[in-house]
Amino acid sequence: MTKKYEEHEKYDLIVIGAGMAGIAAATKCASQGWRVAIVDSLPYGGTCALRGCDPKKILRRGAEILDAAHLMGDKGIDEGGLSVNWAQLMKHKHGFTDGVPTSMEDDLKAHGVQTLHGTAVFTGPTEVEVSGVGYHAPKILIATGATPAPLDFPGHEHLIDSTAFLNLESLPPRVLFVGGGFVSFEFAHIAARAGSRPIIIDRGPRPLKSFDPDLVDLLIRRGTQAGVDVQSGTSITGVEKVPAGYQVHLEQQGVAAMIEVDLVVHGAGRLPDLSRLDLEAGGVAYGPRGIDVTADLQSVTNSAVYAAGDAADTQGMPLTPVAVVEAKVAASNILKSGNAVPDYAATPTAVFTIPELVRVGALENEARSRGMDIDVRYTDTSRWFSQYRVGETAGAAKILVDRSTDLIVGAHLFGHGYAELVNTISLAMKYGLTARELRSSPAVYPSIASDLGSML
Ligand SMILES: Cc1cc2nc3c(=O)[nH]c(=O)nc-3n(C[C@H](O)[C@H](O)[C@H](O)COP(=O)(O)OP(=O)(O)OC[C@H]3O[C@@H](n4cnc5c(N)ncnc54)[C@H](O)[C@@H]3O)c2cc1C
Ligand SMILES: NC(=O)c1ccc[n+]([C@@H]2O[C@H](COP(=O)([O-])OP(=O)(O)OC[C@H]3O[C@@H](n4cnc5c(N)ncnc54)[C@H](O)[C@@H]3O)[C@@H](O)[C@H]2O)c1
Repeated sequence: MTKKYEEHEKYDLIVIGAGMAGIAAATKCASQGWRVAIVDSLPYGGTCALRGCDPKKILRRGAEILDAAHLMGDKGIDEGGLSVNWAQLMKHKHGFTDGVPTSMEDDLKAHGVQTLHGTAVFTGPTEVEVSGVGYHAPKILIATGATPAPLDFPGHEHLIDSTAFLNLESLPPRVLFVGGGFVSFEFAHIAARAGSRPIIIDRGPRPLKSFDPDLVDLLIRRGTQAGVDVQSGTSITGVEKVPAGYQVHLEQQGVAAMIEVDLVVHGAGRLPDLSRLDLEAGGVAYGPRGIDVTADLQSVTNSAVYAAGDAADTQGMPLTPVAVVEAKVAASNILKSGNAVPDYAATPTAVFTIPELVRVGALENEARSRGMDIDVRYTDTSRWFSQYRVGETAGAAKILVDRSTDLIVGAHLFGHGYAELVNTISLAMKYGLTARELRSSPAVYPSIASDLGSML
């Protein structure tokens, strides 16, 4: 430290990024009596609460109601006249998101955390600058999250990103999503129920690559019935603005095509948000997957620096529960100079389409390639009571059980309510309950949880 810092510029820990990871770590260290400052260039709350999980799921609620009424259309429910009022649904979303920055910042202050606003830039290994003011701390946590991956086809600047989609004042009739991942599927399923005709373009042979392919096929079929068109193996060669909207130029197996739409949305992946940090000045190594960290989340080149969440190159997926687990482990290691490592086992994940697609643990091909002798318990649940009751016609479960131990090594579900059910399976996997034990555990009947025994 060559520069002389004022008292209010010196902290025990500076956290960069006030999303789920940054807030969890800052709160934990401050509650142990550390002098902590946290900084964000945007209002506090991060992607999940303001621009991701929560606003998305509020919009999905409107879409779910439309879908639910449609499924019961010939079963005593008159769906005539029912529609999504996008502007009011958006207002409902704002009713939640608008209060988040203040409540999160107030909570941090109540824990004694100094809250700063602006872009943090490293000026040395233990120094950062925010809005022209220099700060020093012997420990710095990078929790800057992720940002949409840059795209290189001509006209990519016409695309809107997920944040802009979640703030649309009105939903146009023709929407094209670039990329067949979480964002595109979830948004397209909302858009279809809200009266739009969404198209998902994915360049790979299969969309949603990290999910069970048999269940992805069922989801695509169910989505088609709801008006979601998925085109795989298709590359975008350019996007052109025209008076009536946008012309999206495509190439499918060497054949050129063009689709005209009103809106083109980026759902083609996200990358760690590191570009504004000047990591070279901090001596912090990084790559395309994020900050290079050891298993205990410490920078491999600067021992003062830790990273957690979407910004860190770890085995964990870019998901909120992973960001929080990593942040707590990083905070504990920072506090105690410890070497704890995050436990990623049995982290469940869901694509919140209607109905949802969920996964925990290994895919079938992963388990087989590890040489495991697995019993694949596949069940078509589309005619089960829980799906019949709501008029649903699609649903399936694939649970992989290790024959030698009777432990569940992976579970893949597609159907209404299964994003809740998977949490029970995750718990069983984490704490070593066998399939037999889980099957014999009573559940409220009738409930989604009571499906589990039969799935096993
Ligand atoms: C549309 C969408 C829907 C999603 N839905 C789900 C879901 O349903 N479930 C789920 O588990 N996950 C979901 N995710 C993923 C989840 O939101 C992220 O994994 C999680 O929010 C990551 O948290 P984080 O704290 O690492 O980063 P973030 O929450 O992104 O926070 C990082 C913060 O750092 C700030 N920042 C960046 N650079 C700087 C800098 N130089 N100086 C100051 N501040 C900086 C940013 O402004 C940001 O606020 C979704 C993501 C998206 C985009
Ligand atoms: N429910 C959830 O938990 C949730 C929801 C949204 C996002 N997320 C997180 O955010 C991350 C990013 O989500 P995402 O949906 O943006 O990305 P993704 O990584 O899930 O999917 C991106 C897809 O876009 C395709 N693609 C990339 N470039 C393309 C191009 N030029 N043309 C056509 N296809 C292209 C890829 O092949 C891939 O299938 C996810 O990995 C996930 O961890 C989670």
